[in-house]
Amino acid sequence: MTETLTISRMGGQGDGIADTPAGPVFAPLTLPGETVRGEVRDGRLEAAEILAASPDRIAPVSPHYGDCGGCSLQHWASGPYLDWKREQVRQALARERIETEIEATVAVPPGTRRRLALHARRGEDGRVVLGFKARKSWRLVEVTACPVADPRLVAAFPALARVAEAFLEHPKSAPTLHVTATLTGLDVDVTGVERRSGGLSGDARMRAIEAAAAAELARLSLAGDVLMMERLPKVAFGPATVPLPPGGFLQAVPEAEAAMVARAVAAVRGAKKIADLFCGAGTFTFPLATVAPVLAADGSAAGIAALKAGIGTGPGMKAITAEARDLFRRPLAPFDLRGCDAVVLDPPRAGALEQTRQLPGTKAAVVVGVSCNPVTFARDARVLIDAGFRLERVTPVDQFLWSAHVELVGVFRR
Ligand SMILES: C[S@@+](CC[C@H](N)C(=O)[O-])C[C@H]1O[C@@H](n2cnc3c(N)ncnc32)[C@H](O)[C@@H]1O
Repeated sequence: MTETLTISRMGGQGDGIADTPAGPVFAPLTLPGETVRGEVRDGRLEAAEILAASPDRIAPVSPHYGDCGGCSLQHWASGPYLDWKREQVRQALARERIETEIEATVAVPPGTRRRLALHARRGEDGRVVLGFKARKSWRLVEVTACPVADPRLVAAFPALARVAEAFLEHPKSAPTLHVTATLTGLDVDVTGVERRSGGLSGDARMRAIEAAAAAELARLSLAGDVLMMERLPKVAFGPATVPLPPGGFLQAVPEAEAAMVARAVAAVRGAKKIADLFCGAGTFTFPLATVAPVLAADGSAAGIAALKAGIGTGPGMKAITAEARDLFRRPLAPFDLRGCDAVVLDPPRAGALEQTRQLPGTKAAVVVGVSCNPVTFARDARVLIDAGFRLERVTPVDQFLWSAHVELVGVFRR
């Protein structure tokens, strides 16, 4: 049935919500205050016709807006959009009864995302198509422009489609190209390739390597196994230069990373020894080592190996020790963290409950929490606050422009 509704608020996933007597109706690509019309099915109003637009509605910049599942908030003016992200953080904290200063959201400009996951499929005409998933669908939207991405990635789309071709050999393969712009060129790790029937044929492997060379990729790997390396992909973390492990974690936007690192470094000034937990390949470790010696730990052995390879590659850093360790199952205990008066934590979306529970027993006077999930951050923050820490300040960071994601840095002291 066609209904006319008024959008009263934004949901946590970035959909407009109309509150109706029958319950909330989620309307993607709409904004608070708008009057919209369309067919409501299962509590959703897809492809709403906008009858009265919000004054905060702006023209979307992507030619794929509305079809591509990414960047679904690009029609929202920057001010209210960034305020909404801040409000997401405030609400997550409020659910844990936490009040603190929440700074304005740090904005990132378009054209800065250095990592993309591009899906490859063969189109009906046999052509290889690269793109992103459509909203709430497995359908692939062919992407020729991507305003959030680093232009070096966008310029490589045609050459990357030729690389993808070889990985479509098996009909069950659904390859994803994880592409990263590094200091030495593009690093591509491919996942989603059917491997049960022996993996890529020698012929397909050769085609992949040739296409990668023609695309002037720094490296091509298949689920972490290197197929071709012209140059070792490297990234700079503070004064250090670090070789990136194939498929390893890297903050998606250098500007967002810089904002988070700057806040962590400022918070630990004066520390005698710093623990960097969930350190990855050392994004925070090396900048922190300009302040004091660092003890770094992460579950990824490849991340720790990369970090160790970065030690000594730049000037002005104190000693760094690094350990590969599962911090969910074997969190570092107060004994392991002896001497550390500052701790930086940057866990995955699940948070770091077990590791956080160890911190009150340490001598840490400051804890910096970096998080890509305000809900688990708030849960873990409650543990620290109940143990006598004060959450001094939280800074939301808009690393994933025009998405509903929000990242943050929080500083606790006691
Ligand atoms: C959000 S990333 C942050 C990495 C790093 N701080 C950075 O900024 O590049 C989360 C990190 O948690 C690590 N991780 C995930 N599960 C883990 C576990 N159970 N134990 C230890 N580390 C884990 C991942 O390997 C990843 O490096």
